[in-house]
Amino acid sequence: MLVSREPVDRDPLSAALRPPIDETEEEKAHRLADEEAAKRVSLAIDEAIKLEDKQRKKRRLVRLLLLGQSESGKSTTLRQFQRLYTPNAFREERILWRAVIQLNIVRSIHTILDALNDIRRRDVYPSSTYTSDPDSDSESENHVSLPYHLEELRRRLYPLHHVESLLIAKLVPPNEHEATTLGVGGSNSVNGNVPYYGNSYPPSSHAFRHQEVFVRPGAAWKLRTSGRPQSAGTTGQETIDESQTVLHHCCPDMIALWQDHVVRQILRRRKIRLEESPGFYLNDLNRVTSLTYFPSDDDVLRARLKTVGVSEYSFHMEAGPETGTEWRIIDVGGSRSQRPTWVPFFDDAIIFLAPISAFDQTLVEDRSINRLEDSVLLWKEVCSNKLLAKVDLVLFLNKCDILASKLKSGVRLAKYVRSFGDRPNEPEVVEKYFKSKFSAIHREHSPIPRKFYGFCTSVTDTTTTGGIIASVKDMVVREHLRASKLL
Ligand SMILES: Nc1nc2c(ncn2[C@@H]2O[C@H](COP(=O)(O)OP(=O)(O)OP(=O)(O)O)[C@@H](O)[C@H]2O)c(=O)[nH]1
Ligand SMILES: [Mg+2]
Repeated sequence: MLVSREPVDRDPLSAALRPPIDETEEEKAHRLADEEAAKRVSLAIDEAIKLEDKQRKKRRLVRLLLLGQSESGKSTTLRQFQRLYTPNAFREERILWRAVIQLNIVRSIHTILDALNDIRRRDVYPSSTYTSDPDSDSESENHVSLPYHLEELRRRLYPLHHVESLLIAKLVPPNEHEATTLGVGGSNSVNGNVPYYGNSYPPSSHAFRHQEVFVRPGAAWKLRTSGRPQSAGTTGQETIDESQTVLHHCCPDMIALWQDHVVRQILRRRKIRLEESPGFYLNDLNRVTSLTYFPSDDDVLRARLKTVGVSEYSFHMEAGPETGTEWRIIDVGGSRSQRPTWVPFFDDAIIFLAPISAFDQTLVEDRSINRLEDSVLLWKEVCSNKLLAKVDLVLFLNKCDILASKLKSGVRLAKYVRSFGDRPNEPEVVEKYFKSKFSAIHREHSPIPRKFYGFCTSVTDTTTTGGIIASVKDMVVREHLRASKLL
């Protein structure tokens, strides 16, 4: 009965799909063939949807925040990400870093020339029998005038003042004059800028402020430095500029100054360790001042340019299985005055950089604060922050290369960190010690338990950093996926 079949056919779709009652064998064969074809199309559509879904997932956004005190290596870590995952863009931009490298060189030389203002008898005659009177109120009697050959070098290196002005004009916009008058530089900072004092150097090293050039977020400084013909992979001849020409001519004098034994003595006495300072190129002067100089990957990673503000670098992976994934890496200024700018970005995975080589240094912006202590306090703050309770924290105990050379040169950690006790003053022991301390803070101060990811790094080193960054990237992606599945 028609009525009794009604409930079965209430679904209009079933009714429409039911084969006609009076279907012939030939019609049935056609229908089945059509249905088979439709099934294949449907399967293909399903596959396409799945693929698109997969690709959409692949295009997911991963946000990573870089934190740590100034000079801890945040911007360098960002450059490593760029070098590894957008190699073409990184290569294209290398030439733009030449101006920064030139400025770093000029400032290293000015740091040395500044130190020559304070020359003592024992710097010139270290093995002489003359001994100063330690009880003397004034050491003025120990001051001697600069040896002629150094006076001469200083005179011949005078054009570097002009180069410095050119470079600042190139890197810093005209209305940003504070960019060159920010902060008080350290005794071993190559970024310390010797201000212009007419034809002579300032009378006393205390009489001026060391200053560091900084850039604001965005590509403005890169645009300003890109006003010349340039292309990666060329000989570099067509990128010659005035600064490079002057540096090239001054090269022999800069080398003579850097290798001079009196200079070395003065630097040693004043504890100025240029080799361990950011932006150090004095051992590569012949190469980096050549007229055909084109910065290498390593040179770009070693360049020092301070960050002020927050810079968000967004890129799509150009290589590897994550190709297409969008990454946003947020790089912030690390000096104390910059730290309030970090807060709005407290919702991502974080790489925290602690430069453990700085255990015997103080902050550039506050000479009364030890840099290691500042890092530890900052790490504690980040670990205990409730807003960050669910955020994965990755710790980079950075500048391990400098740590190793510092320990090797005889600097003892126990002198600065009493709790280190009489453990061997070896890099591996020190690294392990710091790792356990930072790990304990993480464990004790995290509002809820979370995994500790800690690495000993030298982020300027391309060989070791590649692997570490790849593991961090995998971990961040994995956690990111896990979190989105939980949602
Ligand atoms: N030798 C060595 N130098 C490093 C290492 N990490 C960073 N540097 C250098 O230290 C300097 C400072 O690094 P940056 O990445 O500019 O530091 P930052 O944390 O961004 O500093 P701010 O922008 O002031 O917050 C640069 O010249 C780097 O090349 C390292 O592991 N070893
Ligand atoms: Mg920076």
